[in-house]
Order: sequence, then structure tokens, then C-alpha cells
Amino acid sequence: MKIACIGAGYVGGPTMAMVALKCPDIEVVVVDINEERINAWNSDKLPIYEPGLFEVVKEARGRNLFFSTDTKKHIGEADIVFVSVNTPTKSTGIGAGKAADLTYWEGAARLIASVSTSSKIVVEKSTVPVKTAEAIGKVLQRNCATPGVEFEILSNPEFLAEGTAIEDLRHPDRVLIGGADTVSGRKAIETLASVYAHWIPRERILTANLWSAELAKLTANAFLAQRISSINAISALCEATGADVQQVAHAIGTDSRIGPKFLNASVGFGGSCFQKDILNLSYVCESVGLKEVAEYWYQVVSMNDYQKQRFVERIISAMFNTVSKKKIAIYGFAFKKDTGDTRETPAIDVCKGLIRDGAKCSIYDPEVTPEQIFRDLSAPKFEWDRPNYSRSASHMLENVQVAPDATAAAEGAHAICILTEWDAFKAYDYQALYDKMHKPAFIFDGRNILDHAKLRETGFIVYALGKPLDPFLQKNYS
Ligand SMILES: NC(=O)C1=CN([C@@H]2O[C@H](COP(=O)(O)OP(=O)(O)OC[C@H]3O[C@@H](n4cnc5c(N)ncnc54)[C@H](O)[C@@H]3O)[C@@H](O)[C@H]2O)C=CC1
Ligand SMILES: O=C(O)[C@H]1O[C@H](OP(=O)(O)OP(=O)(O)OC[C@H]2O[C@@H](n3ccc(=O)[nH]c3=O)[C@H](O)[C@@H]2O)[C@H](O)[C@@H](O)[C@@H]1O
Repeated sequence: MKIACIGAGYVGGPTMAMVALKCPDIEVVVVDINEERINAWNSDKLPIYEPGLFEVVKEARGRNLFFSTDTKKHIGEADIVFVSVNTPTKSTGIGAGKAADLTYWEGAARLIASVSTSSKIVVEKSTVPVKTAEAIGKVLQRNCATPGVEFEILSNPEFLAEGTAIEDLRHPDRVLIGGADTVSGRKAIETLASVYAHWIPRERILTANLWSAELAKLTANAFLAQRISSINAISALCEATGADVQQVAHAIGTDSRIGPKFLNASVGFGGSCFQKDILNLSYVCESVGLKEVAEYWYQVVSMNDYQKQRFVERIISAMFNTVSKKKIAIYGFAFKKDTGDTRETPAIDVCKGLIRDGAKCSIYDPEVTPEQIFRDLSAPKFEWDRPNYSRSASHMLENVQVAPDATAAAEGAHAICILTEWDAFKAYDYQALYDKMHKPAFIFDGRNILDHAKLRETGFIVYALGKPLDPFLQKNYS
């Protein structure tokens, strides 16, 4: 059997590396139009950082795992073609700002049809709107020049989280495979299930109808993001009432029906998918006339925007209602720890909000490159996924510097903001940092990872998200 995967990104790379590792009898080729990315996958400096990924790639690469730009050859030879191309939010046209942009998906489907001389199983690995398989089926059938070639489309959404991708792929809670309830559909499902069964217990390989599988992915992300926006909404009420959001989260999370995970209040959720998939879900609801349902899910994104804005306003109001010409150290730019991915990171909106108020942001992140930070802060919303977007917001950059380390960022700063929960941030010598800062020196902990009592003893004015407000903040500027 030969497997090809279109898209060598955060999903295509790791998922196919794990398939190849666990199925030495199957040839796995990952293809991409981005030559730079493919070259990186073939080097010792992989294009994405994930704990454990390098070891997996090293073991299978060259044995039965390959990365290539020769898309036509490998797709033409494959029995199963995974499609894990990006499906960003549309930035123009009908549904702009909500609908999924399926340009890349349609391009991949046309490519598959154009090179297919034998029947294939086409697997939706990308997150797509419900009923996409129907549209893609038409593209495949009507663009295939070879008579008799049949395409069976399956939905096999990916549930890995970045930073834990390898663990999530090695021991997933479940694998979900959706297909048509026909003889050929059930056969295709069984073929794909047999691949995963090389390392995943059969009872964890779920099967469903095609639309259920497509919708389950959007629903999973919506439910996960909704938990975060719910606890973030409560964090605002905690600050207004003297409650402690971590105590509240613990108290509700011990109810087995709620569970303890995904209840960490934060400056907001980021990542390339939560906002994108909820906007897409909301749009799908709108397009079938379910306005109230669309509005219900849209509130998850709206609350996330509110949380980021509330954090910015808290900083400005705490610092005497102006941050103009003040240096603010930003610790963490990635959307979560243990990844270099900055897509939709809350740090973008927080830094833009501070800069709009005249602040100078000195940004330090252990994994994110200066180039990436400058790109993100000059990209228009939703354009981050397009390689040649216009840098309309580049004026932002005059007040941005990227610091080589945390000490340089804190030098002469009025405040430190914790935006990503990197473990390294917990171990710093905050007395030494305090000594280098303007007074009064503030710390705004958007992830609640620091020892706030100790910081107050050092002399910092501390704002901890969702915690009882520091007297300084309560008295003058709550
Ligand atoms: N990033 C994540 O943690 C997860 C993402 N997903 C979904 O997986 C999909 C992919 O996401 P990522 O891997 O993060 O995207 P990505 O942007 O990192 O990778 C997509 C890759 O597809 C390539 N590509 C696009 N069109 C192509 C074509 N016609 N031929 C060949 N290559 C093409 C691009 O060059 C890019 O390298 C999205 O639908 C996303 O929602 C699902 C679960 C987790
Ligand atoms: O479809 C996708 O792309 C993926 O999106 C998320 O994974 P990911 O975005 O990589 O990372 P998460 O761990 O979900 O974190 C998302 C954001 O929520 C934030 N978060 C997470 C958990 C929490 O309790 N509080 C919180 O603020 C994180 O800091 C991060 O900014 C889902 O967890 C995956 O299951 C899904 O496959």
C-alpha cells in the first residue's frame, strides 16, 4: 500500500510521520507546494517544533517515510491520499471573516483528479465545513480523465493539539473515520481503519457517517473553546467580586460531569483553529437559516475578543490611564507553550492594543523568531495564512523590539506581561528583574503561572487574571 499526504504542515508532517513509524510495511510520502518546507522536513531542522517529533521522523524518514515536492508522481501512485492543506477563514468575498476558504482544498482535489489513473481513497484530514465531501466528490469525478476511476471520500479529522502532537498521535482518545453508508464506503472505512489499527486499539477507532465526522470536528473545537471563554467570562466576575478563578475552576472541575481540563483562565485562546472553526461553524449555521444557533456559537469568539481587550484596558488603567512612551516587556508570543506557532496568538491583539496607546513593546519568546513576530504584528486580520499579504499595519513596528532574553526585555521597562505559559518564565529571578525596571513596577500575569505573593513582597504591583485585585489596582483604577 502507498499513502500520499498533500500538505506538510503542523498536521500533515507529524500525522504521517506517526503512520510511517507504526506501519513500516506502508510507503508514506508527504508532498507540498512549499519547497522550503519540504527541504526543512528533509533536514535536521524540521519546519515545526514539537517535543518528540524529530526522533519519530529520524526513525522512519528514508525507510518508508518521504517528503517531496513531486506532488503529481506520488499522488498518482497512491492508494490513499490524505489532504491536510490549510483551510483559513476567508478574508474577502461572500462569507468573509467567517466562512472557510477552500481554495487550497479545491486545488488539491483538482490535482488528485488530474493525476489519477486508478481508484483512490481520498481522506479529508483538514478541518472542513460540513458537506465539503459532497462538493469535493464532484470536483474529483468531473476532472478525472481516466474512465472507470472511482474516488471514495472519507472524513478523518485530526484532534492533535500543538505542543503535545506526538503524544496525541501515539495515544489518541479516539480516531474518527466517516464515510458513505455504501458497500464501497464501508470498505474504504475498513481499509483506513486497518492502517490505524497498527497501533490504536480497535475500540478507539470510531466510525460514523460522513457528515457526522465532518461536523464532529467543528463541534469538538467549539466545545473546547467554549469552556475557555466560559471560564474567562467568570474570571472577569471574579475580579469584580474578590473571588479566585482558579479556586472556582477547581471547585467546578471536581464535578465529574464538568471535569478539570480546559478550565485555565487566560488572556484568551489562540491557535490557528479555534477561532477559525467556530466562525466556520457559525457560518454553516447561518447558511442553513439557523441564526440563533449561529449567534450562540459566535459568542465564544466574541468573549475571546473581549478577554484580550479587557486585559489591555486593565494594563492601561493600572498604569495611570496611559502607557504612552512606556516600555512594556512581553514575555511569550507563541499561542501556547512548547510550540513556536503564533497563529492567532492573543499576543498579537494585546501588543497591538498597547502600541495603539503609545506603548513600546519589548517582546521575548524562547521559540518564536523576530521575523515571525514582525510579520504577525504587521499582517492584517485573517491574512496571516497568505504568504504575500499586504503589510498594511507595518507602522506598528516602530514601537516593537524583539529582545534576545527576558532580562533585556525588562531593562528599563515599566511592566512585564506574561502572555504565554512557558515553564522558563516561572524560574526567573524577579528580584533582579525588578531592580532593572522603572518604579512602580507592574506585572500582568495573563496565565497565572507566577508566585504573586512573592512578587508583591519584591515590590511589584501584581495583576493576576481572575484573582482578587491588588489594593493598588482596586483603589485607584479598577
Ligand atoms: N494545526 C493544528 O494543530 C491542527 C490543524 N488542523 C487542521 O488541519 C489543516 C491543516 O492545518 P495545518 O497543518 O496547521 O496547516 P499548515 O498551513 O501548517 O499546512 C498546510 C500545508 O498545505 C500546503 N498546501 C496547501 N495547498 C496545497 C496544494 N494544493 N498542494 C500541496 N500542498 C498544499 C501548504 O503549503 C502548507 O504547507 C487545517 O484544516 C486545520 O484546521 C486540525 C487539527 C490540528
Ligand atoms: O483543530 C485544531 O487545530 C486543534 O485545536 C486545539 O489544539 P491547539 O489549538 O493546538 O492547542 P490547545 O491546547 O487547544 O490550546 C488552544 C488555545 O487555548 C488556550 N487554552 C487552552 C486551555 C485552557 O484551559 N485555557 C486556555 O487559554 C491555549 O493557551 C491556546 O492559546 C484542540 O485542542 C485540538 O484538539 C485540535 O485538534
